[in-house]
Amino acid sequence: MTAALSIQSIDMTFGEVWALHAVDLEIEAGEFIVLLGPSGCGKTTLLSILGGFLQPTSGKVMIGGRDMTHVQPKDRPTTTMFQDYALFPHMSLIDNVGFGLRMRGVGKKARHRRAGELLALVGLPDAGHRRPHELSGGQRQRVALARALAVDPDVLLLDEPLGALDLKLRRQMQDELKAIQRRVGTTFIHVTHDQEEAMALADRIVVMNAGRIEDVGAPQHIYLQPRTLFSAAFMGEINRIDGQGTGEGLDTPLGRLPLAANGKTALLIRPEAIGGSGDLALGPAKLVDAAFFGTHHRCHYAPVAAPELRIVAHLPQSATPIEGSVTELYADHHVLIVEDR
Ligand SMILES: Nc1ncnc2c1ncn2[C@@H]1O[C@H](COP(=O)(O)OP(=O)(O)OP(=O)(O)O)[C@@H](O)[C@H]1O
Repeated sequence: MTAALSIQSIDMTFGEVWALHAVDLEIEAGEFIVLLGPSGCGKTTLLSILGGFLQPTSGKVMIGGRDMTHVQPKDRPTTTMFQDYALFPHMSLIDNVGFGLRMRGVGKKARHRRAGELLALVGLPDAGHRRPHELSGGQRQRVALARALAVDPDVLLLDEPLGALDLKLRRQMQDELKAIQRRVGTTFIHVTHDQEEAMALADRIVVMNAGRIEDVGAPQHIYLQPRTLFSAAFMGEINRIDGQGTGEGLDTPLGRLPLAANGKTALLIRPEAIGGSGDLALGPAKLVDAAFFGTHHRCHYAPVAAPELRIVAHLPQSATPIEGSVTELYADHHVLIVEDR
């Protein structure tokens, strides 16, 4: 199967600034891809290159098997939905959604029919006659999505489209966005710096840092088997215990752990993987503090062997952590990352 989109060795420089370094990525038709990373990592630059708004310094963008690197945005099978999804204030929603079709010479009747279908798809079936100022932020956002989908792009590029919404609405819109993507089957490439949003939406997450791709995979894969320290830390809270691998074990502040490692190695353990049982014994530790978070207790432990260290653990709701008590800690899942490789 031809990849819907193939990004090949893209470099992008702005004067002295390297915004992208050797970016390679293959995307299948119908995938929901999320580009995730901190501010300035190059997400928007990459999206702009895919949409044709920027030309890469070097490298190629293939869409549907054709080299589109130097093709104008309007001649690409892509549509971009920006964060400030400016709707036309003087136009009805039907005309807003049908705008791209009008530009393509589609007649009024067909345009209205398609715009009506898309407004229904985004949950605004009877709102066609209304104006953008009569809508809430979330509703305007849905209209912008309907407008972007109206021209039936092969690939929809979304640049932080939920960034302006408050947290609760944002979570609700994430669910809707994912459901709509599943229904239309269009390839979505969505930019965010919010790891929870990435997990809520993505078939595959692309973790970016300083212009490079650090990791690519399903949310579960990146969370449980991160490829780099950056990827591990960006995808949520994690304990990091630095050690020196001897071939037979890993020497850490907790003592020698029976882990096969060589050289400078980081042992990474998610907070929920720590508890009173597991494959890897971490030794005794004193509970320094605990707070109840509804779904779990968030606890800090000071290992007896290294009391200056803190290990964060999420214990199940049913646990009764007692501050000051000493318990044997175990990990039932961990990742080893060899540094400076
Ligand atoms: N037109 C430009 N001229 C000069 N430097 C630029 C330009 N556009 C982007 N950059 C630089 O390229 C790097 C990547 O920027 P980009 O906007 O792609 O990051 P981002 O990950 O989208 O960040 P944010 O989440 O803040 O939007 C940054 O260092 C930025 O300052």
